[in-house]
Amino acid sequence: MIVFPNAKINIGLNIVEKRPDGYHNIESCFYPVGWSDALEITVADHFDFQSDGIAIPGNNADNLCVKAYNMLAADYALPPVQMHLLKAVPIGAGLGGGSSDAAFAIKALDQQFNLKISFEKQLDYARRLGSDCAFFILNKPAYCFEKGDRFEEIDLKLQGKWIVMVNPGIHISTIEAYAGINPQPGRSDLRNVLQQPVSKWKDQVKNDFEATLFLKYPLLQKIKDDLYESGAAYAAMSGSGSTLYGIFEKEKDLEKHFSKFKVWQGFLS
Ligand SMILES: C[C@](O)(CO)[C@H](O)COP(=O)(O)OP(=O)(O)OC[C@H]1O[C@@H](n2ccc(N)nc2=O)[C@H](O)[C@@H]1O
Ligand SMILES: Nc1ncnc2c1ncn2[C@@H]1O[C@H](COP(=O)(O)OP(=O)(O)OP(=O)(O)O)[C@@H](O)[C@H]1O
Repeated sequence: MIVFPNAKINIGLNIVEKRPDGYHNIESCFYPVGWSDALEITVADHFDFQSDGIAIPGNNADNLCVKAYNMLAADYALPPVQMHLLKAVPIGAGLGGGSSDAAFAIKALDQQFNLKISFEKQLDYARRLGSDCAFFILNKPAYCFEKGDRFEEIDLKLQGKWIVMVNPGIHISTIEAYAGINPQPGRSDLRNVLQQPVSKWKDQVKNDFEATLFLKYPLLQKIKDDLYESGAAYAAMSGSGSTLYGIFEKEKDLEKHFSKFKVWQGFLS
């Protein structure tokens, strides 16, 4: 079986408070986008994991695909498999790429081996692997809260709008990004703000990671400004960075404009 774990963007990201467990409660809209990896799972004589494309830091045993397999193999009679990951989504990029690989591995193993794991139970497994993972089990536009691992579907009509994502190749670890944050409770409900037209979001839909990370990496601010100058109706950083995105009302080819960087552009669905 081959699946295509796609990335997400965060539209708005309020970091509300630090939790007793050291994590942060957040509020954000997670939106699936087309930038994707490919993950192939085939039955084999012994378990094996290989990856191509972008090099993934760490050992294979730490890979979230391997962790997903081991987690399910502890509870279900799974045969040995070969997992082959083609890594195309930038890492440490705020796009949730590794989390998506994990969630898609859970969904693929469930389907391929007819495990009949309920949606709720798949969410529980995903939450064990990372805060962003649960969203990718649903993989539809969602308002996420608590650690980002609880959500409700949100009716955001962005279908047919054009997105340009620009990754400058700066690796920002999630831990590093949260470390520089002063949480701020009591902001307006993001769900209401997002009901306004995209062109009204600019001064109201904020990513709390931008302030500190733009000071540390001025290039990020420059790319965001450049997206607005290129005609974006809304531009922001996704998650803990370093990817910036712009949402455009009409198709706009910016591949050459941002040729120094990794770019993915296409229609939102
Ligand atoms: C920045 C976001 O991508 C926004 O969608 C997520 O909040 C990050 O989620 P993630 O990469 O799945 O993060 P995890 O693997 O669960 O956690 C990595 C580290 O990030 C910090 N972390 C993560 C999520 C959260 N709500 N609060 C945190 O403080 C913690 O230090 C944690 O040890
Ligand atoms: N399948 C995978 N793809 C990417 N990274 C993985 C994967 N499995 C494990 N990892 C580990 O996770 C780290 C990246 O996590 P990190 O949360 O910083 O970035 P991300 O997956 O791009 O998502 P985000 O920045 O949105 O949280 C890598 O450095 C790597 O060690």
